[in-house]
Order: sequence, then C-alpha cells, then structure tokens
Amino acid sequence: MRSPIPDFLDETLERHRHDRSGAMADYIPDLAAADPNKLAISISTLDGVLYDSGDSDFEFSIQSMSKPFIYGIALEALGIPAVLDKVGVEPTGEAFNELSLDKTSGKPLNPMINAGAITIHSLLGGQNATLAERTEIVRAGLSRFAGRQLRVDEHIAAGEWQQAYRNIAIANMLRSYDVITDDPDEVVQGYINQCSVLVSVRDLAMMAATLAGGGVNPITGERVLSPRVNRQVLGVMMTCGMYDAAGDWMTEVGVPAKSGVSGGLFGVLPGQVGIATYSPKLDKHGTSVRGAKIFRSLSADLGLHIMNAPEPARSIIRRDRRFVDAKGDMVRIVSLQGLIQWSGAENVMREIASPDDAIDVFALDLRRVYSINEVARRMIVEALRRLGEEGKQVVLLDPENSMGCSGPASALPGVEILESPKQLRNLDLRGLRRVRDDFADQVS
Ligand SMILES: NC(=O)CC[C@H](N)C(=O)O
Repeated sequence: MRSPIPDFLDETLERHRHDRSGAMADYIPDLAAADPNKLAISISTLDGVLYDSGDSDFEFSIQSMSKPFIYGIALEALGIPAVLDKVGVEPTGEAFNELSLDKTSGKPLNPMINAGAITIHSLLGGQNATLAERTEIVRAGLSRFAGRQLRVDEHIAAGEWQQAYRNIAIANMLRSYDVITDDPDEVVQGYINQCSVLVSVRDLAMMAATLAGGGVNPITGERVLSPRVNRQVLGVMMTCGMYDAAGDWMTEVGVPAKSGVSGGLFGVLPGQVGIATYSPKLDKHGTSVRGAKIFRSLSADLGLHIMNAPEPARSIIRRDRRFVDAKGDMVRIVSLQGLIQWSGAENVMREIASPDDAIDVFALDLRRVYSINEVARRMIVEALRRLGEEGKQVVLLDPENSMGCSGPASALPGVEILESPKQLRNLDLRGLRRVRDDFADQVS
C-alpha cells in the first residue's frame, strides 16, 4: 500500500497554490529577489520519518525561526535564571522589530522579538566572545537540531547588514540601557549571521520534531535540550512566537509556531510531530500567507489544535478482583492498563483508598500499563506505602519495571516486587497462589 499521507500533503499544497496574496520581504535584498512561487511542506514524526511535498529541498534563510532554538542554546549554556534576568517571557502585542523595552524591568519583553533575540545572541559564548565564535555557536547549535551540518549564507547576511538600520537602532538602545554590553554593531552582525543560516523545510521539520520530542533529535538521537529548557522554549513560542498575531494564531491554529521573513514557518505539536512550510509572500505581521493558511487547514484536517481536550481516557482500571485464598486471606488484585498520569493515578487512589477494606493482600498488576509519568508513579508509591502501613501485604506485578522500583534502590520497602517468573519461584508467597499463577501464566 502507498501511504495516503504524501497524497494528502500534495492535495493540501494544491489547494493553496493559487493564492498569490502578500508581499515579499523588501528590506533584505536576497529575500526581495526570491521566487514567490516556491511552495513546500514537510512533516517529521518523532521516530524520524519525513513526509514532504513541493520544493522541499529548496534552501532559504532561517531568519526569525532561529530565535527559539538559539534561546534554547542560551538557556542550556547559562541556566534559566541567568537568561530570565536579561530577557522576559511576556508577549508584546507589537511587531517583531519594534524598538521595545519593558519600562519597569528595563529588559526586552521576550526572546522572539528582535530586541530579545539580539540580547540572547549577545549572551552566546560569554562576554567578549568574538563575532566568529558566536556565529559558530549558532551554526553548530542549529545543526544539532537539524541533524546535519548547516551553513551561513554570507551573501544574504551581507545584504541584510547593508540595510540593518532598525536592528542597529535596537542594539544601540539595548547598549544604552546596558542590556547588552558588547559592541552593538558586532552583536547585530552576529545576529544577522544567525538569521542567514540556510535550511529547507525538511531541516525545519526535523528541528521542530526535536522540540516536539522534548529536546531529542529523532534521527541522531542526540539530546539537544533538557526537558525543562525544551518546555521553556515551547512555552515562549506558544505565547510570543507569532508576535502581534499570537492570540489569533493560538485560538485558530493552536500549534506553537515560529515564522520568519524568508517565508518559512514551523510548528511543534509536543509529543506528536514537527511541521514546516515555505512560501515567500508575507502578511503584515511578516508571516508567510500561504504557510499560515496551510497550517490552518492542517490543524483542522488533522485535529492538531493543542487545546482540543482529549476524549476522557478509558478507565485505567482493567480488572478489580477479590477472592479468599487457600489460607483464608482476602486477596485483592487491581489490574491497570494504558497511560497513567495524574488523573489516572487519582482514579486508582480513589479506588483503593478505603481504610476499612477488609483485605489482607493487595496486588497491583501493571503488566498492561505502557507508560506512567513521574507524578503518577509517586502517587502510586505513596498509596502502596500506606496500604503496607495498614498491615496489608502488598505485591506489585511489574515485569517491565515501569514503576522503576526494582533493583537495589527500591523505592518501595516492604513491597514485594515481582519481575520475572524465576523470581516468583523463590518468593515466599504466603498463600498467594492465584496471584502467582495468574502472573506466571502471562509471563513467558
Ligand atoms: N521576522 C524575521 O524573520 C526577522 C528576521 C530579520 N533578520 C530581522 O531581524 O529583521
């Protein structure tokens, strides 16, 4: 069977190809001269499969789409508090190139507008790092997200520098308030090099998928950002990535995204997918017209809006059995299934929390659980600990060690953890024959 996904992407592009509205970015010569007809889309899954359509190998400059990635690199290098000390995280509702500074804090409001991004760039490599050093930190850093070696297009950078009055004004404003401490011209040159790194939609989709995967590149497997920094980057993208159109974007499309004046646009659906489009004509916010329309239709067609409330998960309690064993002990086995997060763990606790429950042995069977997050794990550990405290014998059936409790540093003292049938044979089961048989049956 040929996958229907490439056909779907072809059809999506064709539906928008006729749209000629918008204007080319005119203040960067190479962007003004780009072919307005180019159109491309690429989607990367978190296991590294790329689907694409249109001019998906065509390379263009990354421009403002570099900002979230470089923000992440700076956060990793300096730590979140040090970076927050320099640049805030509040949306401005202003254009990206506004001469903008928060009156009270004296800081740029966020790292997605130029004032914030130029400040972030100036932090790379520490104070007094050279232009060449910062450019290389940027190039190498963006390459790790893309999973291949990217390069700076010197011609695009030189053209932007000739017309960089606005960014030079912003950098001088930042210097006058001591927000940046290096030479403003050199910082802007570095920032322009950052904007001039060449990417295709395939690269951007992969970079987006790295953010969607919590900071791990789906192809190289390299962890580029820690989970906490990755979340910080996505949070800022969601609220500030689309500048003065952020509210409309978030309500209509609902995918944290970043646009660039080259006509590229990428979006990140955490835990699912990275998406990138390219079409050079821009709307008044500096976002690709056809790119934004494609994102709108993809969001509707594929149900990507991040605020779609998921269907309430099916019960995570698969079975709840009680019986009296040969010794006359009352045994209760609760079997869980699926993905367990806070609400699922709450459900389990509610089911097992009744102090007067006349059971002697409590067994929790996790064999059908495929994922438990950290919070749910802690809640369940606490519930089991309390059952133990009440004098009940507690057994955990967890051959995959999804609770992470087995091994020398068991987090569950007093709880018998069954992992393998072999272990079972050595265990004093105190009459737990049915638990053991049930367990051994299904573990080969
Ligand atoms: N929105 C953008 O892509 C802006 C990037 C461009 N290099 C600038 O600083 O003006």
